[in-house]
Amino acid sequence: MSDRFLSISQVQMRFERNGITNPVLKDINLEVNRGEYISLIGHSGCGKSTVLNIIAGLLTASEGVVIVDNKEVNAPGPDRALVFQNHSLLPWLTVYQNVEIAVEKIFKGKKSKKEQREWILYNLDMVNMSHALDRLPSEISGGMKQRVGIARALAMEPKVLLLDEPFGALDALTRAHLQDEVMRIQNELKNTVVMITHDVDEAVLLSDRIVMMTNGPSATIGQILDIELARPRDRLALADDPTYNHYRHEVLSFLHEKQRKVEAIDKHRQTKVKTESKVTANG
Ligand SMILES: Nc1ncnc2c1ncn2[C@@H]1O[C@H](COP(=O)(O)OP(=O)(O)OP(=O)(O)O)[C@@H](O)[C@H]1O
Repeated sequence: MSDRFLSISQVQMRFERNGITNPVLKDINLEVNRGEYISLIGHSGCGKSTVLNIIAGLLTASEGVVIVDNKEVNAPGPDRALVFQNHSLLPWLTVYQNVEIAVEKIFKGKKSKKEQREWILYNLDMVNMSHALDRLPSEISGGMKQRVGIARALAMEPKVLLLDEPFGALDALTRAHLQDEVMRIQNELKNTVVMITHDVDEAVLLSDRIVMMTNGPSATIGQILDIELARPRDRLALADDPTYNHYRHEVLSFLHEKQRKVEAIDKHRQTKVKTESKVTANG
């Protein structure tokens, strides 16, 4: 039985600047079940972060509603934790303290000091950071910082985990390690996740569904692909799996067909403008 947990209904987003309206999103409708892992993929600038920021409550949609666990979203809240590409740790606090600051805020009066400490350690252990509790962000690598950011988000026990290109700034090996860790944690905790990515392999490997967005302006959901690969998933075994490669191909062809269309339209426009300006210059 489906268990709709996050619902995005008829969301439109327009930005106004200097009297000019930029229609970014149109008719975004999406139902996410509890425990589902959703990836949002689409060309740069189509509006993926805008969708995520609306779910986070950092932006208010021009029209439409977002509902999380039967409550309408109209402000940021700890039930929706956001992890960005560029880890946002406080540089003057240690690894432990960076998680502690979130845990104290959320569990004040609900967990004892001892329970809070155990919870912080549990979450840092989950991302394999127990060995670096007393280090400052400047003393650890980019991948480690991202792990701490993920631990901090998980420690908040959010209803929805929002990941904005969480592995985008990492080298390929670190990215693969962290993806595997996130898959392991997801298998264990069954979080509801919405993740933005530009990486087709990452989307197929991690997701239950891939939501593909059309190009903007007025971007919308063009196609949704169900990824029916058994879990736990093994990246090496999947590399030769025909079903995996079929999904990969589906996403790539969606992105490339759209891209080709845009290039063709752009070329047509450029040629038209050039011809028109020639006519004007000559005439
Ligand atoms: N606060 C804002 N004010 C005005 N325009 C904005 C604002 N935020 C985003 N935009 C515009 O909305 C459009 C979509 O931006 P958004 O960052 O959501 O795209 P994206 O798909 O996440 O891009 P990328 O993949 O490059 O990160 C862009 O044209 C951007 O300039």
